[in-house]
Amino acid sequence: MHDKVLILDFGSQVTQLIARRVREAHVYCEIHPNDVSDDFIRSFAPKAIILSGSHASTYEDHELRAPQAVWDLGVPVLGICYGMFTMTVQLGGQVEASDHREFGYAEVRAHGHTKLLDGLQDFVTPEGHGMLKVWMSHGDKVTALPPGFTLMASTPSCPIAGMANEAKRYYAVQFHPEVTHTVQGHALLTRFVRDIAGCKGDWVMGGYIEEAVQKIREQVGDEEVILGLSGGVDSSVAAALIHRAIGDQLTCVFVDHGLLRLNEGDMVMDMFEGKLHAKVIRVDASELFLGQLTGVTDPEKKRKIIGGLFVDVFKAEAEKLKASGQGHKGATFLAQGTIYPDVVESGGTKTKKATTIKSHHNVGGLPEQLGLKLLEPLRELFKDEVRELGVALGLPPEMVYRHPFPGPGLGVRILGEVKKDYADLLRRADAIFIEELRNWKDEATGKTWYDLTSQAFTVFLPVKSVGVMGDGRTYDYVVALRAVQTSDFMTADWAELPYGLLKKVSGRIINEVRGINRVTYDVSSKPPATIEWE
Ligand SMILES: Nc1ncnc2c1ncn2[C@@H]1O[C@H](COP(=O)(O)OP(=O)(O)OP(=O)(O)O)[C@@H](O)[C@H]1O
Ligand SMILES: O=c1[nH]c(=O)c2[nH+]cn([C@@H]3O[C@H](COP(=O)(O)O)[C@@H](O)[C@H]3O)c2[nH]1
Ligand SMILES: NC(=O)CC[C@H](N)C(=O)O
Ligand SMILES: [Mg+2]
Repeated sequence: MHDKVLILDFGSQVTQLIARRVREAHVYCEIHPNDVSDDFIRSFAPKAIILSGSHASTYEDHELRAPQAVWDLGVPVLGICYGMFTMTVQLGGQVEASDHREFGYAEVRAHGHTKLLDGLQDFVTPEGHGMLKVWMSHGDKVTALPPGFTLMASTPSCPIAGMANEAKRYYAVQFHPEVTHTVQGHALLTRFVRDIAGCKGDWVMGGYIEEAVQKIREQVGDEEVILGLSGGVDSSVAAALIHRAIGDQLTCVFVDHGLLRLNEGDMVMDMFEGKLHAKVIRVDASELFLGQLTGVTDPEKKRKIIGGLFVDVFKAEAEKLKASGQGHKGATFLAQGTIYPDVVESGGTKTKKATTIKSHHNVGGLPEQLGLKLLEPLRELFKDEVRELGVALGLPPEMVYRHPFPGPGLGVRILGEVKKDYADLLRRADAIFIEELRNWKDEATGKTWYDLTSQAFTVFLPVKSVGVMGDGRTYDYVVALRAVQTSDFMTADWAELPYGLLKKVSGRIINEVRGINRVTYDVSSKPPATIEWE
């Protein structure tokens, strides 16, 4: 049994980052809505509890509070921003709207000595005050400490920016230690979960394999499993893990929906041939997918159709297994490479139902009557943990460090109606972009631009523009290049690719791909844009 930290989500945009930072301290944690029952909290048996931020204000929203069990368990509690406010009002202090809203960078003075902030500082003022460089995002403030609390930190506009009741091991900060802009944030959260709460730091991927293998064996018994294998990071790692657990009871199904990248089908099959010893069936379903998508232009409709067809194909393959004889009983489990952010983003851990931005095909897009039991062994892991697990399982780095590729594939990178001709043009343009990213090295770091970006691809715009080529007029399609840097895919910056690289890519695409006469570069960050265009 791992020591566990419970994160109660009050609806902050960055709750997931709290979980990231705690996991980085090698402590297992889960995010749950703030209104879980007292019984749930007791049976979860956390060694510490963290209360997240929120869009709400305590004096307007009187329901949004931590359950009583949080205060009855006797475990350390850390409140962050709204978490500090609800701690304040629930324990007898006071919160008011401030006339000084703070968003962004701030310098906080650490007062006195608390176990949480002891020795943590970014610089010292001439007067000898230890200071922290932090990120703030609030319009309310604590105006009276609850009984038993002492002041831990302050800024000129926010005199109570941190407070503690060390006897009870309650701590709270106004700033956000979970965002990387708070320089000592990682150290602070590590201090809280490891030193103050005494969690062991036993959450390491090498050791996790045995535990996961055991769990899969118990869950599956002697039944059969088919796994949707995409060649992407998550499903490849899931396949390696499940294969280690149940060997030949696993059959992988790789679906070619006609919306894969250039030569991807062959590459994926080659990659798995020697490396993964599991059986892989390749299904050519391109006519089925492209046929069903004819005439459909709405992005959400496209996603739902693709999600539904994936399941149809998986079910058909599960049946075929039985028909094949060869000792197969037919699969009763469908395994997928679903990871924790897929679950969080689909609203699975949120207090209130989050707005659907897009339906990810493997979570929101699954039909109610699946007819197969789900096996998702990576459901609790973040992407970088999945990568670490892949390395520990012996998968090759080129597989583990690939850019992610969405299940709907080029289906969401061809805007509007999907046509085979468009997909063919896009495949060729995209292959040039990726090839050049792999070739182009950054002198300062010695890394290629493929490794310096988190995800890069080309988008097909079904509009035509005029050009001139070899003294003749062209009237052809436009593509957009997209390259982003991100650690969690929740927020992302567009990559500042070298002009020379962009020039080479655009020159090659226009010269080599007849039918495209214009290349643009997408300079939008997420938010307010998203990474994919649909
Ligand atoms: N072409 C495909 N054939 C079979 N299954 C697929 C295919 N594309 C996606 N899937 C299934 O959908 C799941 C979610 O896709 P997703 O792209 O999030 O993960 P991935 O492809 O495994 O990894 P990555 O995020 O690195 O692309 C996959 O783990 C896999 O189970
Ligand atoms: O497997 C997937 N099925 C989907 O339906 C899907 N939609 C987006 N993505 C990937 O998710 C990350 C964030 O994308 P967005 O900023 O476009 O939402 C990016 O990495 C996207 O490529 C998907 N992956
Ligand atoms: N980030 C937060 O938790 C903000 C809390 C509260 N909504 C405020 O504006 O002060
Ligand atoms: Mg993928």
